[in-house]
Amino acid sequence: MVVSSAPGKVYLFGEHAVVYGEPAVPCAIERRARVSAEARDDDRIRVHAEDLSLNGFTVEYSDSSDGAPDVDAAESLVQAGIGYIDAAVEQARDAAGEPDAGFDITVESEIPLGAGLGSSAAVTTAGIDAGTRELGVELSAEEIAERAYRAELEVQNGEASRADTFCSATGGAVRVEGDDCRGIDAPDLPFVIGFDGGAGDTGELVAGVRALREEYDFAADTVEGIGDIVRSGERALAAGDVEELGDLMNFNHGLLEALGVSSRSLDQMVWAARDAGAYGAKLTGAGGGGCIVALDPTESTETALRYTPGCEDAFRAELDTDGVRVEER
Ligand SMILES: Nc1ncnc2c1ncn2[C@@H]1O[C@H](COP(=O)(O)OP(=O)(O)OP(=O)(O)O)[C@@H](O)[C@H]1O
Ligand SMILES: C[C@@](O)(CCO)CC(=O)[O-]
Ligand SMILES: [Mg+2]
Repeated sequence: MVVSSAPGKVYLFGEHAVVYGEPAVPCAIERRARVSAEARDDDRIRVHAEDLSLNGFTVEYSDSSDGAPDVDAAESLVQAGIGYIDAAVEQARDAAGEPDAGFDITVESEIPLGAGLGSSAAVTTAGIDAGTRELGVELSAEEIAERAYRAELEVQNGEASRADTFCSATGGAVRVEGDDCRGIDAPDLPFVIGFDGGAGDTGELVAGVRALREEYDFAADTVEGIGDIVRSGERALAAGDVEELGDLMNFNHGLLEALGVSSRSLDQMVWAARDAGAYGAKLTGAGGGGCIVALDPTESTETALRYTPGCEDAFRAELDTDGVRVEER
């Protein structure tokens, strides 16, 4: 059996626009998904994921024609739940040249699902690492990033950037622009996260932005404007200018809001953070609900968020310089 883990992430800048070739800067955070993979004697896949519903469920299925999932839940719910793990297993089988390899998989995660902290990329990345190692194949972080990207692309109906998966595979702060992915130097940033307890559907939100962009030139300009913010943000990051980073995060949130991917609770948390004296605050990830990220070296933002209606949890997040890694074998 092999257990691998991979980190979640926050977006300092650039989500959504990165899907259309603008640059983005996600940063890995010290919250991880752990996936264990144990090879089976048959070709079946058994997934145990405690976090997938209120009480967790176990599902058993195989790829053969009679392989309908043996689970007491709606088919669409099962597909939404196991889509990323399923795609990760496919990638691991492909990398090892063992298309019929069966696995017992267990997923445990500190990353809330669908909340903008990259749970899907972390689970996919860790799943590919554990699955391939269990089959005796060792991939580099870059190879895992590439395969995890293909897996996300498939599950998100052809709409994904390389940002989340590259960041989760390599750790640290990264810059992604189209196919160009690289690690960048970043100062220790005082990230504070607010979580509204909810989630957004990445695929749907990305499709919404695409529709706006196709309908209105000014929406396309808004997407390009986010790219300009990212380029300014890179300079502020290199200069270690946290105040300017905060101003640019505020601007970035405004443009994401204009593109329709914020929500009342995300806006409430963003304003609570700003009122508490944060350098800046924005939603992170696909939006629709989930998390905001603020920059504040003091306790003020975390405390204010705890008293903000609509905020369910607030916590500090440290940059994680480690990407995907083996935990046990
Ligand atoms: N602990 C987990 N166990 C099993 N599957 C998980 C787990 N965490 C995430 N997933 C998979 O990832 C999906 C959520 O991915 P989604 O892209 O919608 O959100 P996210 O990655 O958390 O946020 P974002 O992409 O905005 O950063 C879940 O529906 C599930 O398929
Ligand atoms: C919304 C998006 O930009 C980030 C989701 O975490 C989608 C993607 O990059 O694949
Ligand atoms: Mg995701």
